[in-house]
Amino acid sequence: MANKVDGFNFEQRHGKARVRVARVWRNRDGRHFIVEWNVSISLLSNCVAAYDRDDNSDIVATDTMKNTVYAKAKECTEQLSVEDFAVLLAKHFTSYYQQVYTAIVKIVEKPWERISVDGQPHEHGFKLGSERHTTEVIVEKSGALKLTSGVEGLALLKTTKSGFEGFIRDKYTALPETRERILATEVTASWRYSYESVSSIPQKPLYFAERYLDVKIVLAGTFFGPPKEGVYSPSVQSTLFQMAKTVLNRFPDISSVQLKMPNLHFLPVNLSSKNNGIVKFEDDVYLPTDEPHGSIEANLSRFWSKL
Ligand SMILES: O=c1[nH]c(=O)c2[nH]c(=O)[nH]c2[nH]1
Repeated sequence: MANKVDGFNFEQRHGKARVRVARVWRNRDGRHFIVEWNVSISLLSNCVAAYDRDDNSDIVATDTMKNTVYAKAKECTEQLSVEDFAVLLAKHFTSYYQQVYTAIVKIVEKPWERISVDGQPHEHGFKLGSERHTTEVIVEKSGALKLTSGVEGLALLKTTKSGFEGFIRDKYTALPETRERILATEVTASWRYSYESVSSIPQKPLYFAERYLDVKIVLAGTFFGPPKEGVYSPSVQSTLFQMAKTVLNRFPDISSVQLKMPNLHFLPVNLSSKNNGIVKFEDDVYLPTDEPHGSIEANLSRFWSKL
């Protein structure tokens, strides 16, 4: 909401960034569960007087926001998804404080995974995985909701079934055409759910946690293709599009997908001295790089909601 202040348009928000919290749950059989979350809160509220009249009486202190993260984590006696926790927090801020009209909550979950020892899942032992589950939730006082989930740091690589041909060639072009190369990327994905009010989201416990795992499987499955034969990728662009399309076709409650897929080049190694070849490239020795890298991103959304 823009305000007129001293003859200017004025917009403001305040919040607490990077509040770290971990929550452990124990079940009756002695099995432990843990989540570690990094929570950022931003509140849109009527507190302009703090800016232009030195009057803090409408301010929710950011320290209070931080404490609320711990208090709400304590109140969650059953394990819940990172999305449900973000919605719960955002709902709290918009309903508890008359001044707050919109709450934006972003959370990144650290990938603690149960460890297996001697082939058996450990009751209370975890190791850190790689990619991270993210969410962003926007809740209005009315109960209107925008719910986005995502994954970041999902590193994928295949050693064949990738090429790049037919691109523009001009006096600046040195890249040879190829039908044989390594394709490597680190996917950042985010997808928007079509639930548009806090009262319409699925009540099934861990619904969004399962969805996250399913979306990751679809993304990776489309990138790689079937285990034996794989699938040919004519470009990062084409593979990205197939991945986004498969997510929308598979999950009716997802209305849009954004994918960022840097092209992490593996350069052929050809080395020779003046009078002898040292390494002749035969699709075997590469120089891996991440700088510079291609940057390819796109957003795919439905015209109409499927729900
Ligand atoms: O899949 C690719 N897409 C590009 O746009 C591109 N550009 C480039 O140099 N190599 C590649 N590979």
